[in-house]
Amino acid sequence: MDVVYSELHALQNGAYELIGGQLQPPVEKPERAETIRAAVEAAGFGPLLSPESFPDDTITRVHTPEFVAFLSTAWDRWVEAHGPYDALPLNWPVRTFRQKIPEAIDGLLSYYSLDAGTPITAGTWKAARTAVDVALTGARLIQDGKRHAFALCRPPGHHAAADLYGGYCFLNNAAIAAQYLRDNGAAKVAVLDVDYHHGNGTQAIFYDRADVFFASVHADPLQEYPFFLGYADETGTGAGEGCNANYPLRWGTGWETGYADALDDACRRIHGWGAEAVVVSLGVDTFEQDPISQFKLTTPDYTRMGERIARLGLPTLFVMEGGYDVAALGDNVVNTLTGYLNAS
Ligand SMILES: NCCCNCCCCCS
Ligand SMILES: [Zn+2]
Repeated sequence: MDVVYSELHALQNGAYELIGGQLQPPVEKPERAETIRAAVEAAGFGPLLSPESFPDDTITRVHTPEFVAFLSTAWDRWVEAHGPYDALPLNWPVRTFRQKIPEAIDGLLSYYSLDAGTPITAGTWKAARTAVDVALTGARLIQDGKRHAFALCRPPGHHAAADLYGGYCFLNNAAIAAQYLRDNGAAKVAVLDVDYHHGNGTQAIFYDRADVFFASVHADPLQEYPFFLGYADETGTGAGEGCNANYPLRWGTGWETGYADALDDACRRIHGWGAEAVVVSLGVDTFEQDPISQFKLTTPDYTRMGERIARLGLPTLFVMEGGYDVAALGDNVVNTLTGYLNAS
């Protein structure tokens, strides 16, 4: 299986994250991708491919031009106003407010973000833009006939919507890759999101469309971030009705206590729908020791997860999303990919 990777991910390197009322080092840190890279290389994957460069219009197939213009200029405007510190919003256009776009950088951060945990720093744009090239290079491999590929993306993308960033995500790598496959020969593409957190951004991007099926197995939004999307009754809208499937699971869920059954049903739905390719938003923050999550998957469970995904029998692009227990991160990713290959 080819692995696409760029060292430029390390340009996304926030100073702090507010967790439990305390400023702590961000859990979404460069060490994550370095650990995964070392593990896949040690497991014999590779050689690691460097990303090709893709044009910006691959991004604006999913994100609005105004959002892309904001993201690519936010740091400079922030430094002008506040100096060289992490750019973070402090309020949002919630109930009673208008959705009118402000002029000031602080207002723009507020308008385009969904949380205060996703720092824009000096290297954020370059890192996020390169992660898109990593995902699209993987998509190009699938388009060229490869049965599988792994886009080792960082920063992640599945919380980012057409004009929204947050959840450590800026540009939706998986959605951009799915759209690229749609634009280059695949009529029906599925996105299977196995990250612990609901892929609110990916769902929103494709929610009214019948050509991309979105399925997500994740922590119940009644209990878990992002809280405000990811319920089972969200089945799509308009032409997209019936092309969205959410499997919210309660805190404490393990492989045998609900996770495997949900994944099975999601795969059954994807297969029945007639997907020609599948993009897997691979978050492994479902791990029992993940520092910010509450599921109970074990390292061997990821082998089972890979095997189950392989049984779809589809060209598969794995796109890295979350997973924050760095000690087990490499093994959990390698097990997923190895389980997939063993069952392919
Ligand atoms: N209690 C920790 C708050 C976590 N907030 C953001 C989580 C984003 C996950 C991306 S996969
Ligand atoms: Zn997550």
